[in-house]
Order: sequence, then structure tokens, then C-alpha cells
Amino acid sequence: MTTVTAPADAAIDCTDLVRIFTADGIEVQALQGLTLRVESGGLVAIVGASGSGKSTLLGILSGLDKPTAGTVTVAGRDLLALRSRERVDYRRRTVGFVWQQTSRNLLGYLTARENLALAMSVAGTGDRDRRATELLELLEVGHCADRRPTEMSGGEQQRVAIAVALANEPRVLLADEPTGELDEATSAEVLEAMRGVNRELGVTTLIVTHDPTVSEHVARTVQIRDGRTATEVLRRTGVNEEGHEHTVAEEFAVLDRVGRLQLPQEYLSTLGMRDRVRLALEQDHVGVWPHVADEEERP
Ligand SMILES: Nc1ncnc2c1ncn2[C@@H]1O[C@H](COP(=O)(O)OP(=O)(O)OP(=O)(O)O)[C@@H](O)[C@H]1O
Repeated sequence: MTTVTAPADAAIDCTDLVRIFTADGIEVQALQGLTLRVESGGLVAIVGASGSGKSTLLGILSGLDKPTAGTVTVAGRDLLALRSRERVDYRRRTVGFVWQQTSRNLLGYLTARENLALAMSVAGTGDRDRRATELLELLEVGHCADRRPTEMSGGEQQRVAIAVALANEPRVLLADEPTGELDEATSAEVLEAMRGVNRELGVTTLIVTHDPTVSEHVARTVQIRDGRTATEVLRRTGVNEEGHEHTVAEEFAVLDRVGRLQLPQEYLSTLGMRDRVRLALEQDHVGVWPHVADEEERP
């Protein structure tokens, strides 16, 4: 079996990922040097405009697609080195998936318990009945055990889908727009359920979403722009002067290994920055100024 050693604390480690698609002779760079690390047991949301590369990243992490360049390891497995049988094993045991469409997550003619049992039998997991009951209880859908998907609400179906994704004790849980078909209140329940399993089971969790409320449910939200990680919002609990706890959310620009960062579009347009900027190293920060051409440089 092909196993490489990734940094001990990184469950997901993508470095300089490039994915170029060619359609009708035209090349599209869906990922343009994306670097992302998620520590073991971490919970991260990936957000970004349509076409920014989120699904492409998820396709690679799920083992369905391969990058054109760059390296990617998940739970210590080098995804570029997997042979086809290892890839099947990776998809069955190392990662679990939750998709947007409930029909893709659950078989409609099976009950919740049978959907779980099927996932476990395919991977050869033992003690299926006990594990199915425990997972359904953990996700607060024990009452749905003997129901088919059409007999459950959208939120219940997604929570059962999370249970199915966890059936084979994956190290990493990947979710693609898991709240895409749900209203706001139900979305919040499903995101909280994902946060709960991340905390209870320690499964590293990555959620790709358009849901603007996601950053209220996770400590780390990474924004992808033009196929690269651009900014991150980190939330933590702070204590104010009166000793009350409150949530602090701070936005950071992502700095890659060679020192590149993306300035937010609104900064560029407000200051008319393009082509080149002046940089100055100060004692505790770096200044960035728009380049204003000198008189003699002007045509
Ligand atoms: N199989 C493909 N062939 C050609 N181009 C593709 C293919 N898959 C994705 N692309 C292109 O790559 C870019 C990134 O697409 P991707 O689906 O990863 O974005 P996304 O952020 O997931 O968008 P959305 O939020 O709309 O799902 C887009 O320009 C898209 O048109």
C-alpha cells in the first residue's frame, strides 16, 4: 500500500495544486497553485464565488480527479501515487462524503439503517447494527432508523447522510454544499451536526459551501478566489473587559510559502492599484502603495 508521511498534524495537505481542464481546445485553469493545510481533527469551511475552483478541489480530495501539478496528501496518503485498487479503498475507508443532493447520499428504497448497513458491508466493517444505532443517535435521527428518505425531512436526510458518510470510520469527512437544498434554520442544524461529529469523533471535516452563514458555525473559513486560497476568517472566543465571553472574527490574507498574497479586489479598486505597487518594510508591518508614475516616466 502506498503511504507517505505528511506533517504529523496535517490531515489534508495540498501544496501548489494546479488543475487545467481543456474543453474545445480552450484551457481553463480551475486551480492555480492552491495551498491548503487542515490539521488533524480540524473543521474548515471553503467558500468562494461560482467558478472559483471549490468543486475541483473537492474532486481531487475525494480521489475522483487528479491535479495537473502539485502535491496532495490526505490522512498521510499521497493521492497522486494511489493505484486504482488503493483509490477504491481510499474512497471507502479513508474519506466519507456528503453531497448536496440527498438522492446521491442515500438509496431511496432503503431505510436509514439499511443505507448505513450497505455502506458498512461494502467496506467490510463489523458490528454494523450497533454502529448504525450509535451513529443515528449521535446525529439525533435515531427516530428515522426504519424510515426511507421520502419519509424524512430534508434536514433529517442530510443528518442520516452524515451518519452514512461516517459509517466506515473515515479519517476525513468531505461535504459538498451539504445545506444547498435546505432553508436557513435547517441549514444551521445540519452545520451544527457536522460541528458536533467533528468534536465528538475527531474526524477532520471540510465543508464546501455557498452558505454565507457557515462562518458562524466553524472556527476557520477559507475563501478561494481564482483557484487559490485568498483569505481566511478565524473565529475565536474572547473575553471582554467585564469578563464576558464574546466571539471575535478576524479576516486574514493567506500568505503562501514563497510570499505571495492576494490583495482584496476592493482595496485594488479603491486605490487604483494595478500592474505594480511600492512596498516598504516597516518595523512591524509592510506598507503597500499604488505606483504613481513620475513626470519623466509619463509618456
Ligand atoms: N470538467 C471540466 N471541463 C472544463 N472546465 C471545467 C471542468 N470542471 C470545472 N471547469 C472550470 O473550472 C473552473 C472552476 O470550476 P469549479 O466547478 O471548481 O468551481 P466552483 O467554485 O465549484 O463553482 P460552483 O460554486 O458554481 O460549483 C470554472 O471556470 C469551470 O468552468
